[in-house]
Amino acid sequence: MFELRNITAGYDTGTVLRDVSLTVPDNATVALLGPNGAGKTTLLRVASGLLKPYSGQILVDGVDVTGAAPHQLARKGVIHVPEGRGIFPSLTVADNVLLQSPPGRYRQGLAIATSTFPRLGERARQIAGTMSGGEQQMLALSHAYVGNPHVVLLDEVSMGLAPKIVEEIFEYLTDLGRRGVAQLLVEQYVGQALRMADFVYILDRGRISFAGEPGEISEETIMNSYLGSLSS
Ligand SMILES: Nc1ncnc2c1ncn2[C@@H]1O[C@H](COP(=O)(O)OP(=O)(O)OP(=O)(O)O)[C@@H](O)[C@H]1O
Repeated sequence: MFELRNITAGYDTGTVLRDVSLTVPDNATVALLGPNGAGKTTLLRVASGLLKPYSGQILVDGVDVTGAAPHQLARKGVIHVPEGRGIFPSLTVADNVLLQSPPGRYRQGLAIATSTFPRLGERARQIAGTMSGGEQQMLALSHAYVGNPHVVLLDEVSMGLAPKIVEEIFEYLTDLGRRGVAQLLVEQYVGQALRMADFVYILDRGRISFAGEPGEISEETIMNSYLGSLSS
């Protein structure tokens, strides 16, 4: 289980998150939704150790890991897929997988990457930066699952991709969820996120305004809450 407890955090410019608590149970997919600027990316940055919170705690299976560096959290299985594509564009697909695989597990890493996204197998020798945006995102996502993650933090992985590719990527994430990989998903496609998620949190101006199951809230209510938040 992955937990954020009473997190308050921000930047030199001011506090962004106020007393935010959120739990990602084992085997669960949790959607974190909210209007632009609510603090979703900031919350993922705190969760992955990139940004130290002013107060509050981060716990992995009940162990306090607050203050741990990103690579230390990654070693504990907290894997962050940041906005944009986290790949090495000048290297081949195969070399990208090699760099991201745990020591001695390259073959297994390549097998996982190519069995989940056969297109990556076909393109193993291609320079990653010359692939389409969707294929690059598949490569970025495959990295996240190569090393047996405890929880994967996904920041708008559908951003800027064609609807057909977004569908493919959601199918992949749904499948990983079914296989028991815990996921914390920040998404602009509210309907897709609700269909996939076991639990939903809505962040509004740095505070949790809703926490519950997808059946307890409709896409329409969420979209209206975004409009209300942005206009007030
Ligand atoms: N590095 C930074 N330095 C200063 N302020 C920042 C920084 N990153 C984000 N902010 C501010 O923190 C607030 C929350 O931003 P954040 O990116 O976390 O929101 P978000 O919910 O992910 O938004 P979006 O959906 O638009 O990506 C915004 O007011 C933003 O301007």
